[in-house]
Amino acid sequence: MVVTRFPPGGRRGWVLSPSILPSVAEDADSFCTGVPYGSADGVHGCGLLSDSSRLWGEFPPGGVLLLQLLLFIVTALLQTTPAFLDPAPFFFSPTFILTSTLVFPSPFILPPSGGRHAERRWCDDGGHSGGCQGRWRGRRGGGGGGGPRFRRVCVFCGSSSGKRSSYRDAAVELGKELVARKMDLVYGGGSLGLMGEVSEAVHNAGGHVIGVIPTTLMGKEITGETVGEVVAVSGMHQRKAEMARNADAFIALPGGYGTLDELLEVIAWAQLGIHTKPVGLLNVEGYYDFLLAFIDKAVDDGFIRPAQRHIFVSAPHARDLVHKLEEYAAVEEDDPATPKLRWEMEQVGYSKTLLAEVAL
Ligand SMILES: C/C(=C\CNc1ncnc2c1ncn2[C@@H]1O[C@H](COP(=O)(O)O)[C@@H](O)[C@H]1O)CO
Repeated sequence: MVVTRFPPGGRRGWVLSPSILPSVAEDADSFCTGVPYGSADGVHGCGLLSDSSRLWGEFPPGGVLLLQLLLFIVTALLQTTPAFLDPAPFFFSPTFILTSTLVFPSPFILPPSGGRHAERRWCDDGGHSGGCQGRWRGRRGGGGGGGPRFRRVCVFCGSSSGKRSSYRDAAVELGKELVARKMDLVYGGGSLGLMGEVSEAVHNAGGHVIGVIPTTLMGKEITGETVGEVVAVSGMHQRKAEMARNADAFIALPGGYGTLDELLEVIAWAQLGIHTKPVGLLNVEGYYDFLLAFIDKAVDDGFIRPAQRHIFVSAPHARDLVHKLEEYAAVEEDDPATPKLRWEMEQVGYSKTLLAEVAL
């Protein structure tokens, strides 16, 4: 059973349907396992709720219990209707079939322990590119199970390899670490520099690689071959938004301007409350020592609040860093002036926010 919130034409409503997705998606690959949304002119995106337990957060409080009560009443009424009091075994009766179809799945949509909210992610490109098709199906982590806290890690890193072999070694080590922890890699696509090293390491070790790449950079002569899944987007802004939105955590390996841009953006977004995903710096052989010192200076000089100093974590080795990320608790922001723009919270508001951002 899919519990779908679908606001066509801007109207919100709750729809329970096992078949709503095929009826609104353009093709079987363009939807995932969750929540299509859009306006009167069509479906614009797809929210993912692949873990059915997370659907609970989408459902009105007590909704499933009410549903069960309703079904119980319907069942009782049917039982008292002579047409249903036939000698057929109960298990083949319409009553049982109706009840079992609708009521029995409910244990699987009970809220996870701890009452976490539904985690929703959007594949929202407003239909402007082909980049959101056929993706983001499959496993997503967390939700109180015994698995890793996150399943998709976005890695920012140099399109060059740097001059030290330790940088390449670190990229390979990180790739292997992600696979060992059953984490997918999201990165900027291509096979240049450390980007190539980390993606090949994940791919060769049997992990899943998703390269998000602007169409303008897709030529092999520009970025080389991308292993695994390629997601085409229309531009650099959209690439960052797509990578960020579809990852549960971020790691920066050594890199240049591009890496710094990507890293600082997700840190700045965390500061604004746009996301609460952990960010980690793989400080290979002290590569980022000057950046860390600079950030300390910015704190000392009053440009970064002390509470925000540890908005990201750092470590010299992949294993320690991933461990720190798993332990990471988002910095609590108690400043009421901080905008609460969290993507996950407001479906429509989020969409507007993103589109405004992408349009810049
Ligand atoms: C257009 C040029 C090179 C194209 N190479 C790239 N292909 C894909 N992604 C790239 C490329 N260059 C930068 N990126 C993105 O920035 C990050 C790395 O940048 P850095 O400056 O090397 O640190 C990387 O994560 C990509 O997302 C010729 O310049």
